[in-house]
Amino acid sequence: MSDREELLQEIKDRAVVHGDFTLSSGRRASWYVDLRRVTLDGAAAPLVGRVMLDATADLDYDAVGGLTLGADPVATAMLHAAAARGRRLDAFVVRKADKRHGLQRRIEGPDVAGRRVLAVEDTSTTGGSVLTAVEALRAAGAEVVAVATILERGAAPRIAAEGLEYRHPYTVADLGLD
Ligand SMILES: O=P(O)(O)OC[C@H]1O[C@H](OP(=O)(O)OP(=O)(O)O)[C@H](O)[C@@H]1O
Ligand SMILES: O=C(O)c1cc(=O)[nH]c(=O)[nH]1
Repeated sequence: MSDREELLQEIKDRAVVHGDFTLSSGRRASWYVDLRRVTLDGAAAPLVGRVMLDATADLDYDAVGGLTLGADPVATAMLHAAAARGRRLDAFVVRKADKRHGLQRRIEGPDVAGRRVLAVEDTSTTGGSVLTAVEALRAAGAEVVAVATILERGAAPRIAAEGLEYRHPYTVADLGLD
């Protein structure tokens, strides 16, 4: 089985939940994909890193991250998968709000100013979260080369409207949920 097929099976087995849910945007939905159960799973996280690197292999970036919390394990999985392949890839975390003590940094990790970065998410429904990260990265002087999520749930039109390249190894159709 390929990494992509194996990760899809992990998502189906561990992350898909049926019920009545309120989403980040305030929308209601009858199913939810809790990708934290995959990105923080010791067996599945390395697959996340490899699949996301493969989905963005033709892009030129040297740092990866997004809006905390969903993006964080995606970014670190990619960092470790890249290291295993002999490639240096930094990660960063975009805070949801400014920090008012210490160094007061909105974006934690190695500096992103002047660098080509990839903005990631675990999943994207409206694109609001990942585009918040894109805005913060641009304000910090980074060049956002693309957006990448594990699962595209509906944000593609909004991301395209922003003129951003968008990579996602899976859509809801792969989960049989559309
Ligand atoms: O495309 P959107 O409409 O923004 O929705 C997707 C966002 O929702 C989830 O995070 P959530 O807002 O639940 O926050 P968390 O990562 O802090 O748990 C998910 O991890 C994405 O960040
Ligand atoms: O839109 C969201 O908030 C959302 C949807 C989903 O399936 N999974 C998730 O973590 N967030």
